[in-house]
Amino acid sequence: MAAKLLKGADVAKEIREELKAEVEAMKAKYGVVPGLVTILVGENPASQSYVRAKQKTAHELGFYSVQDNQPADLSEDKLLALIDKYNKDPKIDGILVQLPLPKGVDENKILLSIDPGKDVDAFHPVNVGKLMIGKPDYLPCTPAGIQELLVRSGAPIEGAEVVVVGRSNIVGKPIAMMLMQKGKGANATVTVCHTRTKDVKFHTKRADILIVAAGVTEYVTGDMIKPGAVVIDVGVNEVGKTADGKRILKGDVAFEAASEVASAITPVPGGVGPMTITMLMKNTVRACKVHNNIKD
Ligand SMILES: Nc1nc2c(c(=O)[nH]1)N[C@@H](CN(C=O)c1ccc(C(=O)N[C@@H](CCC(=O)O)C(=O)O)cc1)CN2
Ligand SMILES: [Mg+2]
Repeated sequence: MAAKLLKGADVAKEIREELKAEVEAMKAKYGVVPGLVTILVGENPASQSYVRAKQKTAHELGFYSVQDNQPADLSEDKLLALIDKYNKDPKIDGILVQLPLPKGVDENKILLSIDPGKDVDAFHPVNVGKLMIGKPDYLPCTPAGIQELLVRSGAPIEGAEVVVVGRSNIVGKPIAMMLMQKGKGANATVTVCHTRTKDVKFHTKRADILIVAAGVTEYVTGDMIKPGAVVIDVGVNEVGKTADGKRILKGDVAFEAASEVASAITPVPGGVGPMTITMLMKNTVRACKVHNNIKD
């Protein structure tokens, strides 16, 4: 069986077109556009490329967008002062601090300093708490992208056995929380596996929907997948470079073998990654509407 490809890149494009029309309508009717600042501390090449992609997308959608690059040795106090400036800036609806931050900066303290109403990553404890009780203002971008991809591709989530491999604050924990909630695109039975799980394969083999964010290249092999499962691969691992210097990427799932067993699978690249950036734009549009009291 050759699995159907869940092309996040295509779905993301569709959503961006919807958002672009929404932004144009807001501009025409209310004279406002969403404002997004992305703050990058240091020169991590992957982070540089992600914030570039975020800025490019924001620009294409007609946002007011600011890229704020800071040196790796920026003090915690200066970063807090910078965030405070954007918290108070009426042109800015969404503030994103690219992670990871350099060593020595307390990530939790930084995330806590972002105005929860401008926290378009949904990493502030207020937004994490709202998600937990099923009343989110913003959904974290990668989990929101996964859920949207599952919904738009028609994967049955209601009552499904979902197994998540990985328990990070960015992906594993929030996607588990989202899919176990009551409501559309949820109502699943969720199991979370992690580095101390005794028999990961026992769990993954039972999954109707398997979400892998293990951070280990090709961690999930074909024999760990239930025939007909929907497989979502969140991993982005650079395993080498082509002769012309392009990055060779692999996911956390052994793609070829998994495709023989699964009914549907996300590719890497072009699966979950592009959805992440698009969901950030969706959150920023929402933030702008809230800040301007726009109800439609
Ligand atoms: N503040 C945040 N920091 C980080 C987040 C986040 O959501 N907010 N997530 C990740 C990185 N990330 C976005 O920031 C991200 C990762 C991957 C992709 C993506 O499109 N991947 C492509 C491959 C691109 C490549 O590396 O060549 C794909 O999978 O097709 C987008 C965003 C950690 N930090
Ligand atoms: Mg504004």
